[in-house]
Amino acid sequence: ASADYQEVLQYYDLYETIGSGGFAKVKLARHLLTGEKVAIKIMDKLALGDSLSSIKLEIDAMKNLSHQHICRLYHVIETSKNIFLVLEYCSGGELYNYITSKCRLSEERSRAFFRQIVSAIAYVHSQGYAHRDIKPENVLVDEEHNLKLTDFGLCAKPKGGLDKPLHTRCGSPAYAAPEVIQGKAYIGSEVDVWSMGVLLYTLLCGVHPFDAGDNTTMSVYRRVLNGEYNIPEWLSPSSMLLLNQMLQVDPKKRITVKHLLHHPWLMEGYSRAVKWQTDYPLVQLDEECIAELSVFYKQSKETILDLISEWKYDEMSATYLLLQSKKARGKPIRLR
Ligand SMILES: CN(C)C[C@H]1CC[C@H](N2C(=O)N(C)Cc3cnc4ccc(-c5cc(Cl)c(O)c(Cl)c5)nc4c32)CC1
Repeated sequence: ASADYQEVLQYYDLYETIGSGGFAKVKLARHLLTGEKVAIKIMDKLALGDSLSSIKLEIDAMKNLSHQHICRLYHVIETSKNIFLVLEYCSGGELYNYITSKCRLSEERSRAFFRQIVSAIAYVHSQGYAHRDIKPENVLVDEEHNLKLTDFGLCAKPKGGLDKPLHTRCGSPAYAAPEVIQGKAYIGSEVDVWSMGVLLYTLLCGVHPFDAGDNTTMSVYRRVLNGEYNIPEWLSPSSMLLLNQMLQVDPKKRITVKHLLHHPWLMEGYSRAVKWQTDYPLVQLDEECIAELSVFYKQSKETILDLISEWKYDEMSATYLLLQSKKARGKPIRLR
């Protein structure tokens, strides 16, 4: 395996395994040039088998999605045996574990987190994608308590645009919308709203709305299809109302992401609607970072700008993105 790690070890120090998911393991690592921590998802191509094509879809989706609340892809290294995805490090791990460790979150904390989820999903939809697998296991917490959406393995970019019906039954049953469970044609953006409703319930109540106790799949399905979930008596009326608007069994009665952006519940204590546009456009590049790269690589700024703009997700892309991330966190953008 060491021969296979030769390329990644040129650019990163690899440390312990920090988690595993499916046919991948995730290692903590450090980018040598910037000193920044990263997470490297290592997938065994043999074990992936025919899922290799869906991994390629995930990678393409992540390459096109650059947003402050989406786990950033920095670098893709493919060898004969493995695919290495170099990703934004999120010290807090999965939101799921964060919620369970605190039992449940206050309405204020839930609101701060939920605004970030709505921001990420509104951005994903604006790029013509539907996530289709929104759940607390796929949301990470970084060291500044910001959320980062991950796992675009199931996201779809319907050919004719986001309002074209999809048919693939995917995602996790407990989070899947009624119309997906029933195998009906569904609209990606509408099923994402349902899953966000399930996530909001989990933030506020600490448990999943539909798999109370006897969580046999059939009993979960029945409750999902009837939109049956219990409301704890301590839940505020405004939280109840929002959950009711998101967990509407009929997708045409379900609230839209557009309306969530300025919904009264999301606005409580905030003066501005949820900002969904990206802080990290792939087109306008950061002058200071370009200048630093130009000095370091002894190339003209134009050459560096052209190289970055190709977005090959190679060492150059990674170094630019990690410098940009350092700058966003107020750290000096120096290369070693
Ligand atoms: C069970 N799960 C579905 C996977 C689990 C794997 C470890 C991970 N993690 C942890 O569990 N920490 C405790 C630390 C940690 C730190 N930074 C991370 C940065 C990115 C990712 C990541 C993982 C996977 Cl499988 C991805 O596809 C993507 Cl796009 C990103 N995981 C990270 C991660 C959380 C998720």
